[in-house]
Amino acid sequence: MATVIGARRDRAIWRDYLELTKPKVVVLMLITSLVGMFLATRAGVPWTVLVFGNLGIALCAGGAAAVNHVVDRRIDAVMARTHKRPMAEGRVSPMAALAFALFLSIAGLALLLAFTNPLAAWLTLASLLGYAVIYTGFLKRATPQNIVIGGLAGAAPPLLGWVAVTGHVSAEPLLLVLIIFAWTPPHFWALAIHRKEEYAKADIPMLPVTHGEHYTKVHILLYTFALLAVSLMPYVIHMSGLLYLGCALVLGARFLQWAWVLYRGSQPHAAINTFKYSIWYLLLLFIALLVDHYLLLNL
Ligand code: HEM
Ligand SMILES: CC(C)=CCC/C(C)=C/CC/C(C)=C/COP(=O)(O)OP(=O)(O)O
Repeated sequence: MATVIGARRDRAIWRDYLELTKPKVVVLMLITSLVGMFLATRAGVPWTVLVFGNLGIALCAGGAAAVNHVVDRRIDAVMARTHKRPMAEGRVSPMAALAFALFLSIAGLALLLAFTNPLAAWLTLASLLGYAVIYTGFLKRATPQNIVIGGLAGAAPPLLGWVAVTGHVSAEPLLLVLIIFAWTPPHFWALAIHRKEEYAKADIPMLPVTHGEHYTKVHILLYTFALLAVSLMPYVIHMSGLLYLGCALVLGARFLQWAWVLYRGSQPHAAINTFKYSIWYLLLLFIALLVDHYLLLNL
C-alpha cells in the first residue's frame, strides 16, 4: 500500500475524489433542480436540458464542495465528524483537489452554456461562488448567521433547473428557493446542536456555540414555523394542488413536532433525529411537488 502525504492509502483513490464532491448532498440538490425543470413547463423538458442541464449543475455543485474540502481541511481535521475526510487526512493534496474542483466547475459551466442558456450558467456560477468563496471562505468563520446567508447558494438548484428550461427568472422558482432557504437553519442547527462541542473546538462560530442551545432551539422552532407557512404558498398561488397541500401540511406538522421535542429537551437524541428528519422532509416535499404537478396536468 502506498503512502500519500503521510497518510496510508487503504481505499481506491476515486472514492476520495467522489467524497470531495459531497455526493449525497448533491443528489438531493439534483432532485430539487429536476423538480424545478419539470414544474417550469407543461410540455416535456427537452432531453438535452434534462441530462446536460442537471449534469452541469451537479458538476458545479461538486466543484464547489471540493473547494469547501480544501479551504476547511484544517478545521475538518479537528472535528470527529469530518476528520477522516480525504483532505483532512492528507490522502489528496490541496493542489490536486483544486485542479479537480476547477475541472468539474469548468466542465459544468460549459455544459450549461452549450445545452441550456447563459442565465442558467451565470446563476450556477453565482451559487458556486456563493458556497465555495462567500460561505466557506468568509461567512463560516465570521458570523453565526453564516448558514442563513450562505444557505441561499444551497437553495438555488430549483431556480437553476427552472431557468435552464425557460431562460428567465419568475416568482414560482423563487418560492421553491425560499422553501429551501427557510429549511436550511433547522436542517443545519439541529446538527450543530448535536455537534456543538466539535464546532467550539474548531473555533467556528455556529449558533449553539455563540448563543447557546436554548437560543438555537427557539430559532429552529421559528424557522420551522416559517417553513410550514412558506411551504403552503405553492398551493396558495395555484402552482400546486390539494395533494401537495396535504403532503406539505403533514410533513410540516411532523417537522414542527420534532422542533418542539427538541425545544422541550424531552428526548435525548432529538437533535440528530431532527437533522435526519429534515433530509426526508425536503426529499418528500419535492417529490410531492412533482407528483402533484403531473396529477394536475392529467386532470
Ligand atoms: C448552507 C446550507 C447548508 C448547510 C450549512 C448544511 C450543512 C450540512 C452538514 C454539516 C451536513 C452533515 C454532513 C456530514 O455528516 O458529513 C449536512 C448533510 C446533508 N445535507 Fe446539508 N447543509 C446545507 C444545505 C443543504 C442543502 C441545500 C441540501 C439539499 C438540497 C442539503 C442536503 C444534505 C444531505 C442530503 C445531507 C446528508 C449527507 C450524508 O448523509 O452524507 N444540505 N448538511
Ligand atoms: C452550484 C451550486 C448549486 C452550489 C451549491 C454547492 C453546495 C454543495 C452546497 C452545499 C451546502 C452544504 C452541504 C453546506 C455545508 O458546508 P459546511 O462546510 O458547513 O459543512 P461540512 O462541515 O460538512 O463541510
